[in-house]
Formats: sequence, structure tokens, C-alpha cells
Amino acid sequence: MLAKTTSYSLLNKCIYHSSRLLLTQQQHYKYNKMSTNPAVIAAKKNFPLKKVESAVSVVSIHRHPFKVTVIGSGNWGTTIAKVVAENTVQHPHLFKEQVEMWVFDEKIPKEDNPEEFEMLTNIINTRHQNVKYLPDIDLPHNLHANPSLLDSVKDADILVFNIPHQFLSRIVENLKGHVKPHVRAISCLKGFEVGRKGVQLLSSYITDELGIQCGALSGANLAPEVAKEHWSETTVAYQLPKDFRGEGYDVDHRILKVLFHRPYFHVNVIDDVAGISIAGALKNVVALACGFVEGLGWGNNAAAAIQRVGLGEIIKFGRTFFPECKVETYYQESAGVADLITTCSGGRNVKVAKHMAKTGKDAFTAEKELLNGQSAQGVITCKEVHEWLDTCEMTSEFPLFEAVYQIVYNNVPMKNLPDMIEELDSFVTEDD
Ligand SMILES: NC(=O)c1ccc[n+]([C@@H]2O[C@H](COP(=O)([O-])OP(=O)(O)OC[C@H]3O[C@@H](n4cnc5c(N)ncnc54)[C@H](O)[C@@H]3O)[C@@H](O)[C@H]2O)c1
Ligand SMILES: O=P(O)(O)OC[C@H](O)CO
Repeated sequence: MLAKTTSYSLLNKCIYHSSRLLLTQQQHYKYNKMSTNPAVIAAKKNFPLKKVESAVSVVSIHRHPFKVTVIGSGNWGTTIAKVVAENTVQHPHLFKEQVEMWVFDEKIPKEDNPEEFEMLTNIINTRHQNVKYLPDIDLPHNLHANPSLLDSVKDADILVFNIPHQFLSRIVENLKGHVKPHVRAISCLKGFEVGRKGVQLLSSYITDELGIQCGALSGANLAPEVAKEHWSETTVAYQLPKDFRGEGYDVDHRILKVLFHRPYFHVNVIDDVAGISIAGALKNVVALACGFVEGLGWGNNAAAAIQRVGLGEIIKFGRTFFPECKVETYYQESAGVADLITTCSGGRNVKVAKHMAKTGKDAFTAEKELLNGQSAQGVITCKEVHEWLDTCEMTSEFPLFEAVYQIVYNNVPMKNLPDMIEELDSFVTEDD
């Protein structure tokens, strides 16, 4: 068959330069034979057909179901893999049914004999439950747990990143050179990358390091509630890449909606990747502060005050360092204020901070004691934010973020929080 083995430089130019000039196998065949279309005649003249050895083959742009891989299998990783696997079964014309889920594999003590162990991947693939990170939730049988990162991504068209963000750089490093060139990605992580390029969105980091287009998914989504199929909303943000290959051939907003939307998980797809990522990362820092005041027994008014100040700093951080983000995202989208509210009500960051307040233990001990291997991302994010603001000499402009950092890393007493974030009126002086 023509398509399997042959490719042409003109066709490649078409793929790269025009999302509208996509040729099906049949059109391509006709093109080679003869065409009366003036655009094709002109194109033939400018780009004479020339056989090339290795290039994007016709097969690769032919409409085919997308293969999806979820990278990560924690509390949220497994929940999102469940959502995605339920949708791939229902939409076989769009997605390959089997979803790979990369698992950072570990030994789990057997219930009947804790001296013996079983691998987590084996348990997921046979009992269809992630007993460690998402217990008591049945997973679809088309979700395949894979302990090999490279094997899990080898055929993927869509990568869904979903790991605690402190592990991202190592995973991305391992993936280099092992993903298909036109793979598209969505990051469900909440956090930043602070490094030689300054403060970066995790989706931008993935794009820069792997050379692939990456959007984000973020919302008011406590994983255990979504896993139990209690109704919630989320926001997906994605921008079409320059080399977009056309509707039906590439990932776009419609494909992402079908991939993530469930009757119990309502998805809104927008463009504002920066807005939803900033809100998702920074609400974890605010949640720590909320946990401190709750743990001190100060009640709802204090928690509301923290959230008010926190929202202001989130928006200011976005406007200062990511001017492309839209203010309305913070109040119109699930990824904005709704996520702040849910996290501060029942998230892991607030639990860890309350435990710190009640027991006097440090954040890392509290995390270990409460979360059974899960991560409270605010503990790392507040440090990253501090480092970045310090570099910019702007810590005093974000007093709540800075206070959280000082409490977590420098043992500043939590009861000082109100003083640390107080905005003194201009007519109140030190002497008063
Ligand atoms: N859990 C939630 O309710 C929730 C909801 C929305 C977004 N998020 C975000 O999603 C991201 C992933 O969170 P999660 O809840 O799935 O993870 P988690 O907190 O459950 O973390 C546990 C996962 O980390 C893995 N892990 C441990 N050590 C590792 C290592 N060295 N290398 C790679 N992986 C390792 C474990 O195998 C496990 O899969 C986070 O950024 C989080 O903020 C979480
Ligand atoms: O449990 P947390 O604090 O990590 O928050 C989970 C989600 O981000 C809430 O949307």
C-alpha cells in the first residue's frame, strides 16, 4: 500500500505549514496521480515531489484513535486514570481502549501475611484496585498498570502527567528521546519549577524539556470524592500548537473534553493555561496557612481572612510574573477560587498544617504520619515561591506566602501570622 512505506517532502511541508491542507490517504493518492486543483498544481510546481527515506509518514497523519498514557498512580494519578479509562472505552473511534498508567512500583505487604510482599502493579492489574493510594475504589479493567516508564509511553499520542511535582524533573529527563514527536500532553500537577529559567509553569517546563505541547487540568477536585464519583467540576486549559495537524488528526479542545468529561466530572476547556496553573499551585500554600489558624482553634473567621488575603496574593503573583493569565479565570473557573475553597476545607495541605499546629511537629513529620506516602505539595511550593520572590527582592509584597515559608522552614510561631500579614493603614504609625 502506498501509505505504509512512502512519504513525500511536499506532504511533510503541508503537514507542517497548514492545518487545513491535510490529505487523507485517498487524497494523497489522487494528488500523486493528477490534479486540476490550482492550489495543488502550484504546490507541485513549488515543491516537486521527492521521495524521502524517513519523514512523517502518511500513516501518522491518518485519522486514528489516540493512545493515552497516564504518568503517575498516586491518589489523583489513579483517579484521573480511572476517569480517562472510562472514557476511552466509551469512545473507541477517538481513543485506543487500553490506557497505560505508569506506576512507581513498590512492594505492598500481603494482607494475610504481612511478612510477604506483592508488587503494586500486580495488585492493580489483577484486583483492579490501587490499595495503597486509592483504596476501595474499583478501577476499569482496561487500565493497565505499567512499572516501566519508557514502555508505558512508547506508543502514546497523549500523555497525562500526574505525579507529585518534586519528581517531575527526573521523570522528564528519563523521557527525553523516548516519546513520539507529535505527542501532546496535559499536566495535572500543582506546583512550579524554579530553576535557571526562573519560575516556570510545569506545563511550560514539560514543553521546553520534551519539545511537546502541554496544557493543564486543574480544579476543585479532592481525589477521593472524584474517585467515588461524587459530582464536581474541573478546568482544562490547552493552546493549539503551531504544528497543529487539524481537527480529527490532533488533540484539540473537543478531544480533551471527551477524554476527561464524565457525568460526575464536568469539564470546561479554556485557553488560559497560566491562570489555572498559578491558582492550582498557590492555593496549596494558602491552605497551609488556613490549616495553621484552624489548628490553633481560631475558627471560621480566621480561615476566611486567610483565604481573602491568599486569593489577593495568588492574583498578584499571576499578574506580576505571568501577565498572560486572565483575572476572570480565578473567579469563573473551578481551578480558581473554587479550588481554594475545597482545598482549605478538606485537602491534605490543610490537614498537615492542622496537625503541625496541634502537635508542634514539623511539616515533613506531619506529612509522613498522616498521608501514607502521599504528598502535601504546599510544603515544597512555599519554598519554591520564597526562593523566587527572594531572587526578585519581592518577599515583602507577598506577606502571606512569606509567612507560610517562615513558619514551615524557620520555626516562626504560627500565632504571629496576623501580624505578619497585616497591611498597616498609612495613618497608623509604629509610634501609635
Ligand atoms: N490528591 C488530590 O486530591 C489531588 C487533586 C488534584 C491535583 N492533585 C495534584 O496532582 C499531583 C499528583 O498528586 P497525587 O495525589 O496523585 O500524588 P500523591 O500525593 O498520592 O503521591 C504519591 C505518588 O507519588 C509516587 N512517588 C513516590 N516517590 C516517587 C518517586 N521517587 N518518583 C516518582 N513517583 C514517586 C508514589 O508512587 C505515588 O504514586 C500533585 O501535584 C497534586 O497536587 C492532587
Ligand atoms: O489534598 P490537597 O491539599 O493536595 O488538594 C487536593 C486538590 O488539589 C484539591 O483540588
